[in-house]
Amino acid sequence: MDQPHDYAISVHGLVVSFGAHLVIDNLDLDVRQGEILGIVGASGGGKSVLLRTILGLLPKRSGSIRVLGNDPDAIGIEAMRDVERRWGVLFQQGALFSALTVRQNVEFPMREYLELPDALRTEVAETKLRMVGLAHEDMEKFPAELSGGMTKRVALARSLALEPDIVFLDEPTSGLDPIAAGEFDVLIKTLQRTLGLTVFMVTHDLDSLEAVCDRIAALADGRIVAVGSMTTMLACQHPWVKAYFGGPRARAESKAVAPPPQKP
Ligand SMILES: Nc1ncnc2c1ncn2[C@@H]1O[C@H](COP(=O)(O)OP(=O)(O)OP(=O)(O)O)[C@@H](O)[C@H]1O
Repeated sequence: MDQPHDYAISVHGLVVSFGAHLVIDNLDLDVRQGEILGIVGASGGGKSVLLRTILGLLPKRSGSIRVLGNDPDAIGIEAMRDVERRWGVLFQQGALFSALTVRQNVEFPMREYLELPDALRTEVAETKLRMVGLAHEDMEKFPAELSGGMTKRVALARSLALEPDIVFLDEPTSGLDPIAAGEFDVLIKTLQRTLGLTVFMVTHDLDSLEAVCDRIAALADGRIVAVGSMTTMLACQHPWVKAYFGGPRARAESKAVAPPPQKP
């Protein structure tokens, strides 16, 4: 059985609303240290709101959130800054600074949180960019000059800039073609294993869920209605989970990967 200290993130009884619009309704979720947890849910169902609330970017109405054993409500602003240094975020659109080069984008969090000599900061940024597969000649480009896949890689490098314990990924493969998405999945898995990261990944991508995630959590009706392996999802009787994992796209995917029938 999991112990509380095994969790990188613990969310209990979380309620988030915008005026009368209740988006998260008494949600419980524990993310284990060192796992890749995929969050799925309907469009507009509250996945990004959940992620942003955990990050402290949106206020909660009630409930508790602990990140790396810390309760943001209980510790001061300074202590919270130390916790923030231990996570990295890849936002849905990459959210790179358009006026900064690729290298400067990765250096940005280091400038904000670390006091490093310029040459060392540049070296660390270039190392992170090489880790995600960026070529040296791309490091002085501006975000507008990058492809979608490159933008995601740079955003991933920036999320790793402070050598975090947790990485939050909001739809990391959206907008990528299946080959680029597959390569990005492999990159996430490799980095997670190499760096021992906990990954909280919001995704619609069934391939990513299958290929990358240790566990999946399904968000419906403002709550987590199922958590576990793909097998758990396929056995879940919640109507949304059934429709999502048993729908035509999911069935087409499972046929595509199924071995050919044996000849009698
Ligand atoms: N800042 C905000 N102010 C008011 N409403 C918001 C705000 N942010 C999100 N919402 C609402 O909360 C709901 C959940 O949005 P959210 O972006 O979390 O959905 P999602 O599950 O991430 O969707 P998608 O898969 O389409 O990205 C939506 O109805 C959205 O309009």
